[in-house]
Amino acid sequence: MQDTLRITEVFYSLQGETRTAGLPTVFVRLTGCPLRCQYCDSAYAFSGGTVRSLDSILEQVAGFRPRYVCVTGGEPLAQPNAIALLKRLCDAGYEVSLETSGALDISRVDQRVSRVVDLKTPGSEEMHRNLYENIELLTPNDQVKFVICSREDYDWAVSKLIQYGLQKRAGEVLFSPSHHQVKASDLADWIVADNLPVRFQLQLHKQLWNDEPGR
Ligand SMILES: C[S@@+](CC[C@H](N)C(=O)[O-])C[C@H]1O[C@@H](n2cnc3c(N)ncnc32)[C@H](O)[C@@H]1O
Ligand SMILES: Nc1nc2[nH]cc(C(=O)O)c2c(=O)[nH]1
Ligand code: SF4
Ligand SMILES: [Mg+2]
Repeated sequence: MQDTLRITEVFYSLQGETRTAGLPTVFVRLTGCPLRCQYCDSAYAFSGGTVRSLDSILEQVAGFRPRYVCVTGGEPLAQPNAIALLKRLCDAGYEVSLETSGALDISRVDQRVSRVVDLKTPGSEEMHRNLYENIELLTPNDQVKFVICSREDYDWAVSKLIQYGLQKRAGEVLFSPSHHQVKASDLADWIVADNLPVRFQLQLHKQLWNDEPGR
């Protein structure tokens, strides 16, 4: 397949997560994912979608005149041409982020991209897919995220934070409650009690628009 990607949606919204939360951002959601996290809020992107040329995706993104572009999914890196899309978005001058499960090699992603690597917790039921080699590749332009489903997940995330010295490798270490699976205020209290060097985040788009696709 030549210069195409299977795409679920392209939309303009406020970034709900990560270090650019609250900033207007174009989302490019790629179709398909080899994982099945039990909490996945984007399961509608597992199948379907439309095969599109990189040119047509770039053209649609440009129409929004954005500063920030987030490539998400599904699992973007499951499609080899995601690498080319990310490079072309950087070349076009956008500030580009990539949301990835951490199960696929991030080494070929353009260095200008902020790679948001989700380390899958035990509660995701996909922890065995984590590719720990990715951790050595992280730079201060990258971000690591833990989606926490329980106190057990929190304790596991703290152990990985310490084991890998994550706050020294990545620019941000993010702790996010799995939506409605752990009380957000409990997670906030645990972080404060332990004086953790991490950033708590809530999915802003779910506060604003519940969980509508395309927002
Ligand atoms: C839908 S995934 C797509 C990108 C990639 N497959 C990944 O897992 O990072 C984007 C982010 O949403 C998070 N996420 C999915 N469902 C969630 C939920 N119910 N509550 C909180 N975060 C969730 C994922 O853990 C991931 O960090
Ligand atoms: N507004 C908004 N921000 C987001 N950040 C990450 C999203 C995702 O589904 O990956 C997302 C999303 O779906 N909507
Ligand atoms: S890796 Fe991402 S898209 Fe795939 S199931 Fe998990 S949260 Fe959903
Ligand atoms: Mg979403």
